[in-house]
Amino acid sequence: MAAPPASLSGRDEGFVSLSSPSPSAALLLPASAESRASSGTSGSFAYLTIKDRIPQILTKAIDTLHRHKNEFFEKHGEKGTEAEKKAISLLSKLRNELQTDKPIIPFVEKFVDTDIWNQYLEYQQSLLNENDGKPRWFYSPWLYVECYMYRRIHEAIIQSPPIDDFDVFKESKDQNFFESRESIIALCTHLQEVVTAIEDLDENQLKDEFFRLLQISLWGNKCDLSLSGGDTSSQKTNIINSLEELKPLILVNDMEHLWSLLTNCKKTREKASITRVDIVLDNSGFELVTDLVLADFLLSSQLATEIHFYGKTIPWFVSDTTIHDFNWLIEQMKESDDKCMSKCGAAWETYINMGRWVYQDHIFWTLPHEFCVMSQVAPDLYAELQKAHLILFKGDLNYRKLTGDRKWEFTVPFHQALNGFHPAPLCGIRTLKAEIQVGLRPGQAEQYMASEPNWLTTGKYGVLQFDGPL
Ligand SMILES: O=P(O)(O)OC[C@H]1O[C@](O)(CO)[C@@H](O)[C@@H]1O
Ligand SMILES: [Mn+2]
Repeated sequence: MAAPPASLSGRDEGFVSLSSPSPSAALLLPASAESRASSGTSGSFAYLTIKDRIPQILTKAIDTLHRHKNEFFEKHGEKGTEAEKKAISLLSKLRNELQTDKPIIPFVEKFVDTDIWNQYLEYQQSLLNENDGKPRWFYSPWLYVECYMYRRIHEAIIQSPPIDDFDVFKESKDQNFFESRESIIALCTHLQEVVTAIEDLDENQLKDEFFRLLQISLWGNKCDLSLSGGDTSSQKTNIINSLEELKPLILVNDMEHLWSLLTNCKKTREKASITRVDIVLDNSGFELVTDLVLADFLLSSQLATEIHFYGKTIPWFVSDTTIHDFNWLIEQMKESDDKCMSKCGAAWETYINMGRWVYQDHIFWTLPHEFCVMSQVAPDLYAELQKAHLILFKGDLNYRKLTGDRKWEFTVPFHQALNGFHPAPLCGIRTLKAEIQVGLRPGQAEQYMASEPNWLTTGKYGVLQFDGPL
């Protein structure tokens, strides 16, 4: 693997801004297409995603629409049935385009990000103009093609009123939550015990607890529904009992840095001032519970005084959290017949009502752009993140966007791979599900490569990787 040339840093290049989209603005990317993971590299994980996983996800989405036929009819009459047919035909067309490697086409339906998406597609086109080629599904940077696919699913739905608010992935997300019930109960019971005894915990016990909940949030990321092609992927066992066994699988473990940062904030903070932790959420279902449990602990232990969560504006990568998933999950917790679950649900609702937990979304999270262009494409979001004392980026896709999904050397420092994206101290918390990893020790990658050829993509390994002043 070769590191991309340093001169391709995005900092001094022009980008279209979300706040002033203009088709004539210079739309440049920070890295050449060659330096990124490409869907055309036969046998690569990217190639297999486009060839196998994505058609499978599309087929499931079509099937879901079909199964809701009666519901659409009951709600909207004939119009509902017609809309279901339209959405299915648009998704079938999309699957056909992909499987026959047709050119990537622009979006037609007006939505808040349509212009910026189309400008981005034009830019991708312009990269290929020398050869008079058109960007196609199998010969493009993987990150953008995959994001494009989810945005096209959304387009098919919004083109099919009155079912234009239907989330084709909702059922699977909810199922993931229900199937993880035992594990969620164990986690909530644990949290309630900790919170009740929190005043009596000494510094070391607090630290152990913080580390435990960070690791639970890390392994919660195994439960995404995109790696499995939309198939169920829930947490069936009590994760707390497995942490010691899983510890050697954390390839980069910067938990100590997070602890020093937050304890330092706690000690030095003035009475009325705040410590804000932002969590860029990933998957709903079990993973979201692990993130909320961590967030609860951060407040209860006073390591933080305010938590901001970021979710997705549209259904994304099958299991990603939208505001509906976030509210639905808290409601389910609150209404649960398990005492500890309902206690958690009630506490979390109170945090929201008090403004100690804030949920925010922004269209930038469902654009194809890597994070190093955020300050130019979405300066308002960048400014918001700058207010945090620490930002936790959950999941594999966020890690790919943090590092630009480029073919970095495994030993390149995380700071360098962030390519100028330093809104605040941050931590990538992901299980490895894409052929990218930075910040490893010399020889570390080689060691895994020799014994496990798929070590980068199965979700078996994880990182808690920090960047910020120490
Ligand atoms: O939910 P996560 O952790 O972002 O993972 C999503 C999945 O999507 C991908 O980013 C692309 O398919 C994979 O690498 C990963 O399996
Ligand atoms: Mn996800």
